[in-house]
Amino acid sequence: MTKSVNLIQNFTTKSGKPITFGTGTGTKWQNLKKSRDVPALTEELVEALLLALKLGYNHIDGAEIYTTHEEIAEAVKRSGIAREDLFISSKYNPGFGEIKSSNATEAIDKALKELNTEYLDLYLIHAPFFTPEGSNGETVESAWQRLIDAKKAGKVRNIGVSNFRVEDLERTFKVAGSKEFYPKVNQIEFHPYLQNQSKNIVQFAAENEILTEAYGPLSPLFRIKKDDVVIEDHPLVSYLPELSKKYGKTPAQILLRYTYQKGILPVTTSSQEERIKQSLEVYNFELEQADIDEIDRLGNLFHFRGFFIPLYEKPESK
Ligand SMILES: NC(=O)C1=CN([C@@H]2O[C@H](COP(=O)(O)OP(=O)(O)OC[C@H]3O[C@@H](n4cnc5c(N)ncnc54)[C@H](OP(=O)(O)O)[C@@H]3O)[C@@H](O)[C@H]2O)C=CC1
Ligand SMILES: O=C1Nc2ccccc2C1=O
Repeated sequence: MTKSVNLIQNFTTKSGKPITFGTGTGTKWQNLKKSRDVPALTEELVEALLLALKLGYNHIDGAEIYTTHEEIAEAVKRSGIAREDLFISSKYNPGFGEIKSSNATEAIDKALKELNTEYLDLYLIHAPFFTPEGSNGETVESAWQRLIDAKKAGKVRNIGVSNFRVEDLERTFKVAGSKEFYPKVNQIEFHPYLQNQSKNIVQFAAENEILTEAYGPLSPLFRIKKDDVVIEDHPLVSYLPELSKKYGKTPAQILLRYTYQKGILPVTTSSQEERIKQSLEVYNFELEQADIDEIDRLGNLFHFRGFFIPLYEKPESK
């Protein structure tokens, strides 16, 4: 397998178990919490997380903006799984939407409290889009220094970023000084219709031993819209079912395996038991390289971006 698959294997729980794909809490936040005013515990999310943990997920993706730390803590408690057998990740909000903390140190301390844990397994800067109004004077540089300090203090086992472009990563490298304190992860939107969220980002990350995590990996199955209108006909519509038949796997499993074989770790979400189970049953088969190449080729015939559209759809970011 490729060099970058080994990067996935570098990540373990504190007890040394390999990490599974991530189960996200952002999708639920968007669908449930965001539409409500009450910041109370969302039982539906606790149940979905508990199900994912029971079915074998050990890696949970949270974020300050999702306001889902309490639900994660509750699901972990109810699961009875030892903390050191889990891999819990969260993110600092650099200033989009409502600001929750005045800086990343405060955000990490708050996350630890809300998650009822002494350490986080992974902590990310959610995006490089700091603004003077939104970010309380913080910058990529100051936030990255705060993450390094949190790692040195033992509050966080691994540090990384999300939605970063090459030039943003280079800014963290300057602060880090040595490779030891480079980001270990860049979580980006990734699927066949967006094989590089920004120019050359996937290859650059691999060259610098930064694990790329994919959010939205299943987008081609359900998310393809233009101006809010669902597009029924796009290049993978008939090819994914074809591969599904060939390998005896669902189209979602084909997409997750495609991502994984590229050395990219999927962060996915489902509230349906069968789908959660299936999303974990992707280690026992391998896509032929020719099929991966064909997904790449068909994917490149169509462009779709589901997140941060205005910030990336500038000619120089493509
Ligand atoms: N860093 C960032 O800026 C961002 C991070 N994220 C993180 O990534 C996580 C995952 O992102 P998301 O885009 O939801 O990931 P996916 O691409 O995995 O999409 C998940 C959605 O797909 C549906 N789904 C799951 N299985 C199938 C299937 N077999 N067939 C068809 N549809 C299916 C689910 O619905 P159902 O429940 O009905 O199965 C769910 O709504 C988020 O929760 C969040 O934690 C997301 C966006 C931005
Ligand atoms: O999960 C997420 N959904 C989002 C929508 C807009 C911006 C960020 C996010 C997430 O991180």
